[in-house]
Amino acid sequence: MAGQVNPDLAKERENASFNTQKLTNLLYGGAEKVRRRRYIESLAFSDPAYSGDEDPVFMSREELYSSQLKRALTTVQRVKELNITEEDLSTYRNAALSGGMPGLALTWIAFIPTILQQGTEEQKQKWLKPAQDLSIVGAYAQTEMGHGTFVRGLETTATYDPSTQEFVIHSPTLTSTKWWPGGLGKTSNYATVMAQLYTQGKCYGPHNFMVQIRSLEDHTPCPGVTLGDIGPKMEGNANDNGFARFDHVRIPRENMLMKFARVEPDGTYVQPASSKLAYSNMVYLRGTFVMSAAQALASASTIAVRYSCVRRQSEMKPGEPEPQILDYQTQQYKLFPQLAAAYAFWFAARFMTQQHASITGSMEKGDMSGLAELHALSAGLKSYTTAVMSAGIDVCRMSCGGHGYSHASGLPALFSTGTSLCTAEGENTVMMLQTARYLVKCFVQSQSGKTLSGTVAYLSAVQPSPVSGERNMSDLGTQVTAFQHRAARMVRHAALQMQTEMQKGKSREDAWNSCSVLLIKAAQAHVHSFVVRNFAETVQTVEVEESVRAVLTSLCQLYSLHGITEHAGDFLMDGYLTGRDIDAASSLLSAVLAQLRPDAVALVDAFDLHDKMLHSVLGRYDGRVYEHLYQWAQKSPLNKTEVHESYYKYLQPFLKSNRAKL
Ligand SMILES: CCCCCCCC/C=C\CCCCCCCCCCCCC/C=C/C(=O)SCCNC(=O)CCNC(=O)[C@H](O)C(C)(C)COP(=O)(O)OP(=O)(O)OC[C@H]1O[C@@H](n2cnc3c(N)ncnc32)[C@H](O)[C@@H]1OP(=O)(O)O
Ligand SMILES: Cc1cc2nc3c(=O)[nH]c(=O)nc-3n(C[C@H](O)[C@H](O)[C@H](O)COP(=O)(O)OP(=O)(O)OC[C@H]3O[C@@H](n4cnc5c(N)ncnc54)[C@H](O)[C@@H]3O)c2cc1C
Repeated sequence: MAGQVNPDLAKERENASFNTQKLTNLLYGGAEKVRRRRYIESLAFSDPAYSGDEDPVFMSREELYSSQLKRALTTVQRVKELNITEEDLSTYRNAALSGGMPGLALTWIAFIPTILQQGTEEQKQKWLKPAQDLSIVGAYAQTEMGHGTFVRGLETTATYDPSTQEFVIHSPTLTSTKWWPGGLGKTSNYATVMAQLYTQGKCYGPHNFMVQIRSLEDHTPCPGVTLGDIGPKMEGNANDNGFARFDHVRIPRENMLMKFARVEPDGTYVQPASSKLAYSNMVYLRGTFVMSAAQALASASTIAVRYSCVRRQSEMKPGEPEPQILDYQTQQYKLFPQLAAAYAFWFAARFMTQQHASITGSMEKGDMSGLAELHALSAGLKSYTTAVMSAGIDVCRMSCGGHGYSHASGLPALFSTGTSLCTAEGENTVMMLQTARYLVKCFVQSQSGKTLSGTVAYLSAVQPSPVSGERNMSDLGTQVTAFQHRAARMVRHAALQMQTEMQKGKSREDAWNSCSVLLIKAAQAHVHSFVVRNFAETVQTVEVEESVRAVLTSLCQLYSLHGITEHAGDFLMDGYLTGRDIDAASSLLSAVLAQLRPDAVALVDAFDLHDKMLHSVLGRYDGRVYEHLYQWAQKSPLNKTEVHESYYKYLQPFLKSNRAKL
């Protein structure tokens, strides 16, 4: 039997209506890219330097920190030896480090991008190569104990001293202690520190400064710097998220990252084109979270769908064999929307990447007109996709019954890692309110006759009045228009409600707060509508075999119909959709669930996620769940001895004394 695939899973694969490989090629941008990705991953998976460690869930925090640090350093060495190119870097690193993100990774994820986004050409010359070669290791130190969301409220100061041409970095209070930055506690020797810039007696708001925090000789904290780890977290414990305090630490003037704003040697402040350019690295990182959300949901769907085809339980019809649990409609209703959302987010992430490149390209040439839209889109998409992903992973976990709750399933770790993305890089509610702010502005502009463009164009094009008549609820165009109508109505309603509150005498700020639940819902509806439209356009326009287009069309229908039925009230509110339309959408949804059932395994296989990335006994490609579940449990440290030492220490004396009383 060894090496054979579970027969139920094998049958699922034989019966798929489309060629899985063709869909994989579409997801990754072509057959050559898929081949290359697999090859690069195989270099890491076959490397003995990365194997042999215990399963991370059985390790202590210190073991985990050391083991992932060691792996991360091995990747640096291998990248050189194997001539891994820039294009293949993240594939290689993700494969080698899939067991947990080390603190060192923040150099790649946040420190280098900040130098790239915020540094002048000279500063890039000075800092980039050492960071890329890991001669220096860096953190992105922005958040403080007292303030994460409200960047303008940060308390760390950078005061310019023209007499020495230095900035003095200082933490004036306990709450100004930098708190949370990844890799800051133990790993990094440099950090980009966000601090309030003071020069010539005036505060100019938060700016980024390059600060050395540890000695390059012996790694002890630099004079005036206090550092440490903030302690274990829900997940991500290979990472030393840390704290830092600065006591009048002096750095040269040239260490302020000066691509946008500058301080001249005499202390004169030179304004940037927009004060928000200091936040450009956050916009970039938020954009990357959209693909992380897609990948995390793809991973969870892969695990749960494969397991649901291996797992047999109960009786559907008396006397018949136990069915695969995926044959229960309720199981399909739990899992297929997560699968569909993973595809929808994958395509949305692709759009986000293109938008980011295009708008930052224009900004490089001095055109700042796209900045607000880029911020609103990246904040909204980050918030929406990570929230759906986090909830969706938990649905997948519960859909796996008891075994889903075990670390063997990989789902608890995936959930606790994935859910951190709802908070990191801008808390989700706060981010969605940023999108709402942009939408209200756009609404006001459209009311005064301006034609809107880009992702908000529909706000001026869609009529808020109800439309009557029969609808074909399976038509993607009909679904997209319904989503746009819903969003436009909700944006209008929230904006008008705000105006009413202000007319009643409330200040703009109070009116905003008292409408913020409406505003959040409107912004969510806007992002949801964008994701549906982008999915539908991708499915309709992409060059691909018809069998692949057919299954993607069903998936897109499922995504829309699920959204419409789950949020039926929003669509019914002004009579845009009728009760009959919602009934039709529910019936169609049931039909699409049944239609997708035979393709479910092929659809998750198409994500092409290797077992070594999934870390899941339940989601194994070969479906040999039960024997591996048994083997996995043997590794539990509690099983190292037949009788555990605490028996001798506690249980034995306790039982003995109790027995004596008998
Ligand atoms: C190698 C790893 C291997 C992993 C294995 C992979 C396997 C794959 C399989 C599965 C995948 C699993 C998924 C897991 C992935 C794991 C990855 C984990 C990575 C974790 C890394 C974490 C790193 C985290 C870093 C951080 O968190 S850094 C800190 C971030 N902090 C924030 O984001 C703060 C948020 N706050 C703000 O941005 C602002 O303060 C604000 C809330 C936006 C308000 O700003 P403020 O200045 O107060 O402005 P306002 O007055 O409100 O507005 C004025 C005006 O400006 C506009 N504005 C605001 N911001 C921007 C902007 N950025 N750009 C443009 N405009 C902006 C605002 O809208 C206003 O506009 P108007 O006046 O016109 O209305
Ligand atoms: C895993 C992880 C990694 C991180 N890595 C880094 C890092 O590398 N570098 C770094 O600098 N930081 C990092 N952070 C910190 C992170 O960026 C912040 O935690 C995040 O921005 C949220 O800020 P906060 O903690 O201040 O939340 P808070 O703002 O205190 O949020 C608490 C509650 O208040 C609400 N709230 C706050 N403001 C408003 C508002 N204006 N309107 C309505 N509601 C509001 C929020 O919605 C939330 O419900 C990391 C955090 C995590 C969890």
